[in-house]
Amino acid sequence: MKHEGTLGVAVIGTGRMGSDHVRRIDEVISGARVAAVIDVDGERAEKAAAGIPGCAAHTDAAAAMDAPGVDAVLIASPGPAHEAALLDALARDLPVLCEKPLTPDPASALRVLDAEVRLGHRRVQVGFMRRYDAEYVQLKALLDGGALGRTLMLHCRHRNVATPPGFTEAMMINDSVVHEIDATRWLLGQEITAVSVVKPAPSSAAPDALSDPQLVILEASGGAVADVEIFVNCGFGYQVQCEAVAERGSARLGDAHGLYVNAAGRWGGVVAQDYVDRFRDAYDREVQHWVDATRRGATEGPSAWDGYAAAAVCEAGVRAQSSGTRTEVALAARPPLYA
Ligand SMILES: NC(=O)c1ccc[n+]([C@@H]2O[C@H](COP(=O)([O-])OP(=O)(O)OC[C@H]3O[C@@H](n4cnc5c(N)ncnc54)[C@H](O)[C@@H]3O)[C@@H](O)[C@H]2O)c1
Ligand SMILES: O[C@H]1[C@H](O)[C@@H](O)[C@H](O)[C@@H](O)[C@H]1O
Repeated sequence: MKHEGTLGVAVIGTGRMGSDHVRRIDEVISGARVAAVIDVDGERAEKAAAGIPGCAAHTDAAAAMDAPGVDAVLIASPGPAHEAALLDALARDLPVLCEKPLTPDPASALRVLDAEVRLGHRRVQVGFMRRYDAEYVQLKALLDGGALGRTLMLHCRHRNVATPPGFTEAMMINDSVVHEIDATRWLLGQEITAVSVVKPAPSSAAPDALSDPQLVILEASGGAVADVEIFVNCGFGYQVQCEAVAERGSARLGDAHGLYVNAAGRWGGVVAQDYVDRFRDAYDREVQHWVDATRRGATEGPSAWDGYAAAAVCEAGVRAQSSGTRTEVALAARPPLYA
């Protein structure tokens, strides 16, 4: 049993990501324990709490935040439920790790930003876990180090095996490309100013309502351009790749598939099948970093501003996707809290 003195975390939403974070905090992370789980589906919450000593199951997030032993909140409910949970946590001055997206649209993201600005200090880290992936961290250090000169372009590929029922074209941007939007802003240290979307003839594996794949082009404030292939029914695996092209060289991540095997007259490796597999280490590092910073009284990592800026780019992206025209991003002024 994890002892008193560790960070008591309430996990909101115990679906795919939430239950994985519950397991992670219980088994992998040091300095934290799962103090409460919350799900609107009470049975799911009970199941997630079972076997974790001292963990209470709730169906109401605000009530759980007021329960003794809850020091911090991890939000893993669907995006449209994030705003209410974030505002409840900020009203209590509780530290939050919020799964992406911060919220699904810029207006609601701004309301969260305003609440944190009124509080006067950062409390929110957004779950853009790629910033904790070992290869992304190396790429960021290489580009920042300047040895390759100015970064000119990013070529990105984001492939999922298949979409769950109800996955819409807008979700290709809001749910999936949102990761490349954050990674592009972070790697380049620039805001994204305009988005265009090009749609090739759809794959025969694409569900009727989805023009899949698509090519999303992101223009950045310093003049760099990122192109993102988003292909959410590629069938063969979960792949995230990124090649940075700079003035004096290029660097590419996402090609490694673990062990390289020679057998039966063939060579090769394994393609991950989902994000839990591909980004397991990144999620571990992300949550450990959040716990460590929180226990020091700090809030670090991707901020509510990063969540808001990504939402603003997503909104432009969804408009570009339906209009077929290049769409400029409308971004509010950046508050000094996020300088
Ligand atoms: N970082 C990543 O790579 C990654 C991967 C997948 C999902 N996500 C994000 O994680 C979040 C959850 O996604 P998921 O795939 O686990 O979803 P999911 O549908 O598997 O689970 C969501 C759970 O939240 C519960 N829920 C719904 N509304 C709620 C509310 N108001 N309060 C409490 N519980 C509520 C549902 O009953 C369900 O159990 C989303 O924001 C999603 O975008 C991130
Ligand atoms: O919600 C998921 C998740 O964010 C994954 O990391 C991404 O690859 C998927 O496309 C998306 O649907």
